[in-house]
Amino acid sequence: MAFPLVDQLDIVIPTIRSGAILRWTLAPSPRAGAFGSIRNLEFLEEWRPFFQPYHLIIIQDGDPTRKIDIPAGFDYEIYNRNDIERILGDKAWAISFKDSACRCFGFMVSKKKYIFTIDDDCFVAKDPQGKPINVLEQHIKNLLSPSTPFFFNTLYDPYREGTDFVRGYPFSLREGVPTATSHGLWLNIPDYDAPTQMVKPKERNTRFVDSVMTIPKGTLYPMCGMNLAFDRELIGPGMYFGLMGEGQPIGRYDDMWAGWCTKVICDHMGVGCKTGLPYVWHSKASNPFVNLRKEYKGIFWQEEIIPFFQNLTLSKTSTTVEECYLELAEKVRKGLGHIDPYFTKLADGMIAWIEGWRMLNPAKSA
Ligand SMILES: O=c1ccn([C@@H]2O[C@H](COP(=O)(O)OP(=O)(O)O[C@H]3O[C@@H](CO)[C@H](O)[C@H]3O)[C@@H](O)[C@H]2O)c(=O)[nH]1
Ligand SMILES: [Mn+2]
Repeated sequence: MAFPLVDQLDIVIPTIRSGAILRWTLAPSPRAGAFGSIRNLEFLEEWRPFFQPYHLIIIQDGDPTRKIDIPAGFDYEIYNRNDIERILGDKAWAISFKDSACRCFGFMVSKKKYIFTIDDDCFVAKDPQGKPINVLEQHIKNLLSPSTPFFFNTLYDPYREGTDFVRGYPFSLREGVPTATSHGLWLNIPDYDAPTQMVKPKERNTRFVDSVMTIPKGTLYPMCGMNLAFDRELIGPGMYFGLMGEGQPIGRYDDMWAGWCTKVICDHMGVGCKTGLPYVWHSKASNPFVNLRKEYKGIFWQEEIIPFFQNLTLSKTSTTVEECYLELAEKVRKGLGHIDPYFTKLADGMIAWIEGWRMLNPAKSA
């Protein structure tokens, strides 16, 4: 088996699981046992054939004194809250605590060109032929092949074997543009919001769609952090997962915030975002009632946030992702601050994030 980009890609895993946690799940999954018990990072055993040669960056959320068991044979670095405070000092407050948003610290501290991030309750899915899906192989294919954000190809990814641009597709656009993000999907438990989870507790995603698409320029999308890869050099400084979790009025909008910010920046920079293959098997439904408490403000705030991003234009003088992000932070302060003081704090968090990024990535930033 090939391990493409093995020296250029880090795998970032946020985890708050420790020991065997008996988690109430809507339906026991083969991998999580009868009561959904998932031991911490035991999921790596299933990924070992695909992940072992790659370097892992584990972000240990919650109690920093907890011991995390990491299966033998993996090359990793692990950061807990004390490490984040020690490394970022007066900027550490911008990294969320008690929310999967903490994963973005791994993006900042990595030294590699590519990142793949996965949740610790996602396992190897199988394609309709029963073949285990190598998510890294597909994400890397997505990232290394161009995107087509300026004109939609109705036969999906034109760069895949056995397909092409269809009649009427402008030849001047067929070279495509570099791909910044690759957004994978999930079989079994879909990434639904709490109201949908509550209305459809038993719904499982069994539909495997063999397709990768570029999300058109000017179109936002709900980016999920569960199975996501991106090019750090093209969009890394935009991948801040916001202020979520403990002490914040909102949770479970970490990846959504990063998705909206990165999409407007990718559109401005002329690079692409893809969604579709690969699939993971998402094994655990988080508690919909807990999720509702985390999400509810986001559910009505986003009715104002989305038009804000849809109508946003970044200035021509913003020519790097960092400059775009700092301009975006000020637009957030002015354009969303009226909704809740949270957005003023979030704008400050966006600035602290870039300061932290520059501190840990001096050469690139210069
Ligand atoms: O406080 C926390 C909670 C969780 N984690 C780690 O983050 C991922 C996702 O957690 P989980 O699988 O429990 O939650 P889901 O509802 O399935 O996650 C989806 O919702 C998004 C919420 O932001 C998330 O990105 C989606 O995947 C696991 O690895 C947990 O261990 C954490 O670190 N801290
Ligand atoms: Mn999950």
